[in-house]
Amino acid sequence: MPTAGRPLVLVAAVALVDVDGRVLIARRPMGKPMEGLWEFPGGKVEPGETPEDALTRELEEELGITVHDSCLAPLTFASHGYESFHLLMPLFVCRRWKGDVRPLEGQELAWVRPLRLGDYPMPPADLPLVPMLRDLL
Ligand SMILES: Nc1nc2c([nH]c(=O)n2[C@@H]2O[C@H](COP(=O)(O)OP(=O)(O)OP(=O)(O)O)[C@@H](O)[C@H]2O)c(=O)[nH]1
Repeated sequence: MPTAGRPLVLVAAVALVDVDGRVLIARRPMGKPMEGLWEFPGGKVEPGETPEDALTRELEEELGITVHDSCLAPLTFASHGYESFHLLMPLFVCRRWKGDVRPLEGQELAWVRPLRLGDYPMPPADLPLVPMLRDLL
């Protein structure tokens, strides 16, 4: 699908990995596009922000944790054409943060072994990331 006419949207996302090697995913709330699908924490990069700034902000807002840039390592990315926009989503990995992960926006959370990520329905952009995470984590 050509990008013509559709904005390129930059979203920063992260694979938070706990001491047991499990990855955090969050369920999109009902009533939003792609409701009920599981995705990596993160969100849109706002003007003037770096992807790392955006992630730090989103992780505070959504999960109540503090992450430092030095603990965000680039892992891979997704590039996917949705109907109304083209998504470019760098995926970072993070194994160290401050605070306890809490679902501050009422979202359902799951800590999942990379081998089991395929059991959780995800947005189409995320599907190529699943085998990559299995190999890279
Ligand atoms: N955070 C996150 N977003 C993803 C993933 N995969 C994926 O397609 N997206 C899409 O990237 C966009 C994320 O931006 P967002 O979180 O700020 O947007 P939203 O639709 O939840 O809220 P908003 O538009 O009301 O702010 C959404 O369109 C979301 O569906 C993923 O793994 N993590």
